[in-house]
Parts: sequence; C-alpha cells; structure tokens
Amino acid sequence: MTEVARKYVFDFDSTLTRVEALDVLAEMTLQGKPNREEIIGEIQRITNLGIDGDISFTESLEQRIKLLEAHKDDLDGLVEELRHKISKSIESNKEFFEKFSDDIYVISCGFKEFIDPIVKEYNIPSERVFANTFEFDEQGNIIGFDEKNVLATHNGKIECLKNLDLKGEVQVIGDGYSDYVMREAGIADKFFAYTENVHREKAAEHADHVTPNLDEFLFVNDLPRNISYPKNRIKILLLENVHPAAFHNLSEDGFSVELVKTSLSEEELIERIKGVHVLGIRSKTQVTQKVMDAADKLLVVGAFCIGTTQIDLNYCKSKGVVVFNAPYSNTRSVVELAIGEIIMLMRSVFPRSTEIHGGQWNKTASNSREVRGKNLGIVGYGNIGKQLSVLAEAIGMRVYYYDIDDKLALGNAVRCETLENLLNISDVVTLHIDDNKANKDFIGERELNQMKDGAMLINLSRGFVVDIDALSAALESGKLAGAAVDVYPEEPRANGEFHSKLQGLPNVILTPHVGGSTEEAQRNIADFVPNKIMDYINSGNTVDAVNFPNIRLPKQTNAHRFLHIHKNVPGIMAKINKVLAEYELNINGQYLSTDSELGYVITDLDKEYNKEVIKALRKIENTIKFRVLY
Ligand SMILES: NC(=O)C1=CN([C@@H]2O[C@H](COP(=O)(O)OP(=O)(O)OC[C@H]3O[C@@H](n4cnc5c(N)ncnc54)[C@H](O)[C@@H]3O)[C@@H](O)[C@H]2O)C=CC1
Ligand SMILES: O=C(O)CCC(=O)C(=O)O
Repeated sequence: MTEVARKYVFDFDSTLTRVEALDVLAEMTLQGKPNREEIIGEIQRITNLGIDGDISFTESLEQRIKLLEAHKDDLDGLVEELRHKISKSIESNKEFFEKFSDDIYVISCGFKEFIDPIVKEYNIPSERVFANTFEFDEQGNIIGFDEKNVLATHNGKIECLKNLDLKGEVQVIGDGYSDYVMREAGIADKFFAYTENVHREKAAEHADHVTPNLDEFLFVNDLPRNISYPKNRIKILLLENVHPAAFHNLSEDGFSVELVKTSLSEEELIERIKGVHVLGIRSKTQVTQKVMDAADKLLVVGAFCIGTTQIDLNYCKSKGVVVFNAPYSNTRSVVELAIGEIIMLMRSVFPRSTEIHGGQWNKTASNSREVRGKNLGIVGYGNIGKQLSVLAEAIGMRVYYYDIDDKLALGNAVRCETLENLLNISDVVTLHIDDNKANKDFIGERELNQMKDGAMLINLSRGFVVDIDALSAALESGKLAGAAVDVYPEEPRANGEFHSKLQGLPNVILTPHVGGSTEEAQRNIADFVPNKIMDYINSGNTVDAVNFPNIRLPKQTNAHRFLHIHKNVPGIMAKINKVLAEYELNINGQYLSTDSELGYVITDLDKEYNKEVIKALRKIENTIKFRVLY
C-alpha cells in the first residue's frame, strides 16, 4: 500500500458518530419536560437547516443552545452516550487511525467538550481537533459559545482549514454543507460525502466520491482497512418479489441490494447480471449457460425456494459460483395446502362454492366424503411427503407412499414397492417428487388409468411432472373425480393473464404456484438464504450449498483467508502449497473440500505477507476463482 503525504479532515457529527451530538444532548436535558418531543423536533429541524446551509450556522447554533437548557454536568453523560454511537465502520477501522494518526484532523462545528474525549480514543489529540467551545454561567449552565471562534461563523470551516495551511493533498470526509464548501472554496483537494449515517443529497451532489462507510473510503485510497473489499461494492440483485426482509438482512450487512418484482427473461437477465455478485431468484428465473457467461462478477446464486432445476447447477459450479436454496423454509406451507385440498376435493367444496356464487343453492351429500379412513398415496417421501404423512395420519387417513429411495416410514405409513401399487389403492394421490427433469410426464395416461375410478390427484411439485392433456382427459371422462393443481408446465413470469386446459373443469382447484407462498414461509426463506449468502461472502462457508463441496470453516480471527476454487485435477494441491511455501507464508490453518470435479481450498494465514503471492495463486493452472478475505 502506498502512503501518500495526504491529510484527512473528518467531520464529527453524523460522520465519526452516528448521531448529531446536540440532538442527543437535547434528548437528555429535556427528559421529563411536557413539550420535550416538540422541542427535540425543533432542534433537529434547526440542525438540518444549518447543515444544508439554509440558515447561517451561527444562527442555528444560537437557537439550538437556547432550546437545550443544558448544564456542564450533562456533558459527561453525553460523552458516555456518544461512545456507544461511533459509526460502525469507523469503529472497525481503528488501525487506520493508529497508522495515520499524524495526518488526521477533526474540523467540526460541534464542541470540543464532547469531541476531544471521543476522538482521543482514535489517536486524534486535542490539538488536531478544531471545534467550538461552550460558555457557561457561574452555576455551570450552558449559555452560549465562544463567538470569536471561526467555527461559530457561517462557512467557518473554510476559514479554519485555510488557517491550518496543511501540506499535501487534503481530503475532507463529511456529511454536510459545511464540509463540501471547503472543497468548493479550493482549500481541500477532495470531498468525500460520508453517507453511512445520513444521506444528504446536496452533499452527495457536491462530492468527488460518495462513500457509504469508511471501508469504501479506505479502499479507494488504498489505505489499511479491516475488510478486504467494501461490502457496499458487492451488488446483490433480488428478483421475483422475494420478501422485503431479505433486502433488509442483506442491506443491514452493508451490501448494495436491488429488488425487482418479477422474474427476468434470459435476454433481460443477461443484460442485468453484469457487475452483479449475488443473484437471488425463486422458481421462475432460468439461470442458463448464456446468463452465466454474461455474469462477470457472480459469486453466488440464492434460490429463495426449494427447487433448483431452473439453475444450471453444474455450469455454475464450473464457473466457481455457489448455489444455495431454502430446503425446508416452505415445507410446512405446502403440506398445509395439501391437507386443505384433500379435504376440499373429497367434500366437493369448490363446485358447491361456484354454484352458490352463481346464485344456485345445491344442498347435497353426493360426492362429498370424509377423509377419515381413506387411502392417501404420497408420491415422493421427502421433506414435504414425510410431513404430510404425519399430518394426514393425524386426521385419520391411511397413508401409503412411493419413493425411488428407501425411506423410513413414519407412523403407520406403508411403503409401496411400485408406483402402480400406490396408484391402484389410493383415494387421493398427491405428488411431492423433486424437480428433477427426469420426472417429466411422470404421471401420464397410463398412470392415470392405474388410479382408482373416482380418485383425486394433487400436484404441488412441478408442472412438467404431469401430462396436462392426459389429466384433463381423465377429468372430462370422469375417470378422476377431482384434482388440485398448483404448478404448470408453462408459468408466466409475472402476474397477469393465464390459460390452461384445466380451466372450467368441475371439482378442479387451480392455484398459481402458491404452495410455498405464505407470509411465514417467505419470511423464513428471507432469513435462511441471506444467511447462507452472507456466510459464504463474509467467511467462505459453503454449508448446505447445493452444487459445491460443503465446508464449515472455523471463525477467522486476526488472519487473512485465501479461498481458492479449482478444477479437481491431479497435483493441484501440491502446486498451491508450493506457491505458499515459496512465499514463506505463516499458515494458521488449511481446509480442503472436494467433489469429483471441484476443489475448494481455504488457507488462513498471518496478516503480514508478500502480496505478490496472490498473483501467483491466481496464475496456477485450473484455478477457477480466487478471493482474499479479511
Ligand atoms: N408448489 C410449491 O409452491 C412448492 C413446490 N415444491 C416442490 O415440491 C417438491 C418436493 O419438495 P421436497 O419434499 O422438499 O423435496 P425432497 O427432495 O425432500 O423430496 C423429494 C422426494 O422425491 C423422491 N423422488 C424423486 N423422484 C422420484 C420418482 N421419480 N419417483 C419416486 N420418488 C421420487 C426423492 O427420492 C425424494 O425423497 C419439489 O419438486 C419442490 O420443487 C416445494 C415447495 C413449494
Ligand atoms: O415460491 C416460489 O417461488 C417457488 C416455490 C417452489 O416451488 C419451491 O420452493 O420449489
């Protein structure tokens, strides 16, 4: 890293700290006053007018101090409060303040009485803090400020910085008007609009660079920092209206997140994927080879659902892109819908409902049966199938299941050796096989004919699993007495018009792929998948990845972490370790996880090393991706 003879001038309020100190002081001193909220609101309004340059700073200060009614004794409490309100990225980058201590200044229109003790902990001595000072009366009440101080005047920071006559490039880091005018006046060389705590449009417009946190500032200036790559530079694109909590979780961690309500076509996605590090989708978006070829920065795909066949998993893997899904978050929702549909179909509730909506009263018991004692055939005894098995038994059904794998029968469920056996005996057949493309037309004319006369079929798995022409023929002929279908061979990318051969058939429940669409499920997914994404981006963990060797790594403490993804070819580990040995790295730990095609090796090492090793590791033949984390 190059150390340039630069000077760094920081603002205090809303930059070094997350708050405006006088607002905090007001909260404290006005406690118990009946019109407290009103006065605090007024103080904040005046503060903002001053920051944006809409009233003179002296005026803003005078008005606020009058409203504050503060005392000298309140200041200790204020300092204590402020200690807990240091900006997150300032707090995590103490190393910069230590190493560049001699070049860092604070110029603030706040007050030395509370700034000095706070910034002292960041190696900024009182003599490099330029701020106002309070005036007290004999009882210690704060009655004003030193009006002779340039910082108590309009554009006082310009005057203050001019008087300092700093040598070298002067960079100002702040959030408001009084900061960017130093740059405009030509006294500072660069202004960085600091938006970690507050985003002021005017400041951003006048900035050489908008810096959402100190990580970004340190990154663009190539200065020592706590984190290898600022998270705000990691772009996340979330499609298909995923729950807003996902946006919240990922933005809270510092990532730049964009939400799109619908899925995108291949062409649209090819356009949008450029520069994106993380893509979040549900079941509609196809992540094809063409999309992956256009993805120049992609690290992770998050499927905010169970199914992953919409993603070319192997191609993602060959590009070193990890895919996560949410294998259990909506399981219960699908199961509850299946239970509801079994009952609705058996009782012919939908035909009765349609009749009465049409103004027809048709009280009848024909084609209306209890589910108790009836045979339920579950095809696919996985997470959904098993949970459905338990609930169906609880309402008195006899459960049969068929699965290609050997599965433990829960409760009294009975395994069927063949699909035909299950179809022959079931009153209701419900499909919960996985979204494997080999399951296309799994239920066709032959299978429907193997079902009992008057039986019902439920498909909550994938549309292509059932031959829709055959199903509609079986319903029209009366072979089947009803069906519930949630998934279709072709589904629209956004809400709107939709057509299916099954429309208008009696005792057929049609839903628009909402098996997993409950508030609870979407909320669960919005926690589960972002956690997996963050765990991979921040630490390299691949636990529960669907296309990648899984590894749970120990916590990275005081070390740099090299993540090397490569084709699993003979001799590659030896090459990696040869490079590490050549550069004499002090290795704290090394972890390896492989499958037949891919190797993922993680090396934790001491922070001090020759950075040329990174280039050497990237150059190793068959390297797919390489990242450094700290
Ligand atoms: N409608 C909706 O909104 C939702 C649909 N789903 C779909 O539900 C399906 C099941 O989900 P999970 O239970 O979580 O999956 P899972 O992977 O836990 O279970 C699937 C089971 O099907 C079995 N299987 C696969 N192919 C088979 C075949 N040809 N014959 C017999 N058994 C076969 C597997 O061995 C496995 O036990 C998936 O297709 C998923 O995409 C999941 C959530 C919501
Ligand atoms: O809710 C979705 O978008 C898809 C639900 C689903 O089919 C799944 O989780 O596999």
